[in-house]
Amino acid sequence: MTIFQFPQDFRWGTATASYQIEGAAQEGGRGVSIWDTFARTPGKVFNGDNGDVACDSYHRYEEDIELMKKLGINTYRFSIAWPRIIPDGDGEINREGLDFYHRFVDKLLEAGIEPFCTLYHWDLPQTLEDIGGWGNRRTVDAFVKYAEVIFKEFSGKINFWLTFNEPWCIAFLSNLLGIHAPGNKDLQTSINVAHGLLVAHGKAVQSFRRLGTTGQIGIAPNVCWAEPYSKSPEDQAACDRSIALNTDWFLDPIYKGAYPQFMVDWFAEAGATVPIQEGDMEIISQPIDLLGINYYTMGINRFNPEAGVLQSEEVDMGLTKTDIGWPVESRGLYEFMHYLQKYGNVDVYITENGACINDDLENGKINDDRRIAYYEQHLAQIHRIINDGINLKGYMAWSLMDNFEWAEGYRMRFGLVHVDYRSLVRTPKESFYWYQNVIKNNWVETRI
Ligand SMILES: N=NNCCOCCOc1ccc(-c2cn(C[C@@H]3NC[C@@H](O)[C@H]3O)nn2)cc1
Repeated sequence: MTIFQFPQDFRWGTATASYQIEGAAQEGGRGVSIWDTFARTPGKVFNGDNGDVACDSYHRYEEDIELMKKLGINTYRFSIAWPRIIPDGDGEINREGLDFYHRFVDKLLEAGIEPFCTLYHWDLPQTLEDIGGWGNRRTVDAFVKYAEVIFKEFSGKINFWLTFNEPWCIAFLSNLLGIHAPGNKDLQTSINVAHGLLVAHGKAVQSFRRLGTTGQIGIAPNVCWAEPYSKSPEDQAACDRSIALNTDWFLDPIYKGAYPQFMVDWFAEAGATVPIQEGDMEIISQPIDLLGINYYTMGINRFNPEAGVLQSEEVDMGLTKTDIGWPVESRGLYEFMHYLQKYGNVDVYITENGACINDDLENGKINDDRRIAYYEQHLAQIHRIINDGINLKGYMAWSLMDNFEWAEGYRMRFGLVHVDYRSLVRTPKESFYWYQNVIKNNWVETRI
């Protein structure tokens, strides 16, 4: 056994998102989001599941905060639903929505838990998608207006901010692959969305500074770490493209003020260009204070001209997989964090990491040993990363509780707490108690 001690000021937390846990979709003045529309489109979400009720956290947030206190976390990542704040996306402010989040944040602070707020976790007001979504500059300006409302309301209460969760998912999973809302399948559209959200990010950061909002602000890309199946240059290049589309496509504009040229050229070959307007790159590259990194898995990739726009396919190497089919390989997190150093030793928080393990209740317990093993391996890598001098400041497990896993509906369970979706009863899993002990001790005991 090996014991890894974490720094005294290391932040331990969990993460969720509004559409995935809140429910109350037609309550509190909330407007319609693209996920309400997408989930009601036949065939888009497993079993026709939707977020109408979810975990009912809109009504049960005090119970959720009691679970957080029991777990012992000092940081809780959540997202604000834009459709609760400005229901038609760009019009009147809904006071009832603001009041809900004030009650929630006040309860978190009362519990001694630091709110870590994501402004956009995929629930775009449908009215803005109707005018072209992130590809329309009116959506960009509407986002800035929404962000400014939140900054003014919560400055002093919230001190950790993220503009966007997983920009690759917002742009490419949702507008090129069509797997998430709104379900477009067009390369130019996805590049327009990526650029629009980057401009919105930069403008929101400018507003954050101009308003003197308290705290630090950043963005949370999801990682696609890939290593080549062979030593061939084609396989290495296929990996470079996969990694770059999740990371460099967003972080180069933010940290360097320009897109990665090799990817711009790659997309030009496919007939797509980035709709850059005068001044955009200066706006996008506003200095930020932190990065959130969401890591789940890594791939072994090879060149395949038939494998989508990147011509990069993942090879099944027979590794243990979670129940959503993702290989368990914590090494990718270590490799990626060193890759990230090309942007400087920036402050990083792991804002999502976790395993889809669908164990169910047995005699009132959930013995999710595979989830414990996943966390053990990944926290050991976290310790290695910190030991290498990388500024990794905190860790948020995805997720506090089972919730609506997008196109997978409720069949895929990532929670430390089990949710019975009929009764909404929450039951801490064995992994909850394991993580509780890690947090209490501020060290992890691993078998590696
Ligand atoms: N890369 N190319 N893929 C080629 C084909 O992919 C098909 C499927 O793709 C994906 C890729 C990534 C995801 C995903 C899900 N989560 C978990 C959520 N994170 C934010 C939070 O809300 C969690 O629920 N993170 N990532 C889903 C599907």
